[in-house]
Amino acid sequence: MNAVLQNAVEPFDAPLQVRGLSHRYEGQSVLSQIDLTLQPGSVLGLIGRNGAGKSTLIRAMLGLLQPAEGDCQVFGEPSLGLSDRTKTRLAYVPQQPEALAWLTAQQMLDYVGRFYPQWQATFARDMLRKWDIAPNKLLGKLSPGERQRVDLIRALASQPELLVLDEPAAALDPVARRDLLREIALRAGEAGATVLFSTHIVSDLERAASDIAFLHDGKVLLHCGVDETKERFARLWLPASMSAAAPTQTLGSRRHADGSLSLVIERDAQGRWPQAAGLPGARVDALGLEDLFVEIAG
Ligand SMILES: Nc1ncnc2c1ncn2[C@@H]1O[C@H](COP(=O)(O)OP(=O)(O)OP(=O)(O)O)[C@@H](O)[C@H]1O
Repeated sequence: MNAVLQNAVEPFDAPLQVRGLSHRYEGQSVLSQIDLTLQPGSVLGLIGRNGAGKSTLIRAMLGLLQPAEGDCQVFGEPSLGLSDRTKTRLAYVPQQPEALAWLTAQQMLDYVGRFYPQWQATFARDMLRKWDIAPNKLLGKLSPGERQRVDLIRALASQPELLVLDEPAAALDPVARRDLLREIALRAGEAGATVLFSTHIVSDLERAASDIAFLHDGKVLLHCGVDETKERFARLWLPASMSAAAPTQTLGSRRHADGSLSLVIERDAQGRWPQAAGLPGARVDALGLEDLFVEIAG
């Protein structure tokens, strides 16, 4: 077979893939039957409220937690048994990095760098200076924001093919946040890296993500392109007298004090809104990402 054609039809191993993932803590369901695949080169923003299960999902996807049910893979390997080769292709920054607290920032970076064939020592040094972190200070004595910055530098300097960041902006000031989002976009755009980051800051999604996955009530309620959301979703308002005409399948609905209804509606496969949107007296409003989040999770 022609080599080019063979490449074109060969199935690729998704950087991250989960099927039927469910998890419980102390009998309480946190994630329920989640299916999610990251396309190579995409930047997926995982958004959800506090406690929605974002960290749990990320940890299960990377094999750092054994889920109650489901199958998780990184570059086609079961997450719970990743080979050393696959581990060097990915970098993960947890929400609160704590490891190696007895080393200085520079010692940690030098130590970790030895495990990565493509380690960028100069980038790491430059970023420490740019982000005002004393290379000789013990990690255990850094503020949470400084500690998180060092871990982000560690992750970026390894030039991973898959970069997973759990609320990377949580402890960062606006300048460091902007630097980080720029780095993420650069890594994905120029180096073709795949990125997953969790957040509840909608503007970060708009700046850096190509795709969005919305985690709510233990489920991924929607997963699509960031640019697509404005076209695909809208808010339908129905006066109280028409509330019986409301579509039954919606992503979120709110009844107001006057009995009127606001619902999140979605276009069908043919691009049409539900029938109720065309009724006289109904109103369809565009929804920005922030409004969509509030309407669904509020
Ligand atoms: N080890 C644990 N034992 C018991 N419950 C847990 C444990 N870890 C997390 N939980 C609970 O599971 C739920 C999801 O937690 P998780 O940290 O995954 O959410 P999150 O979306 O990352 O939250 P946040 O945005 O606040 O960081 C929360 O209700 C949390 O209290």
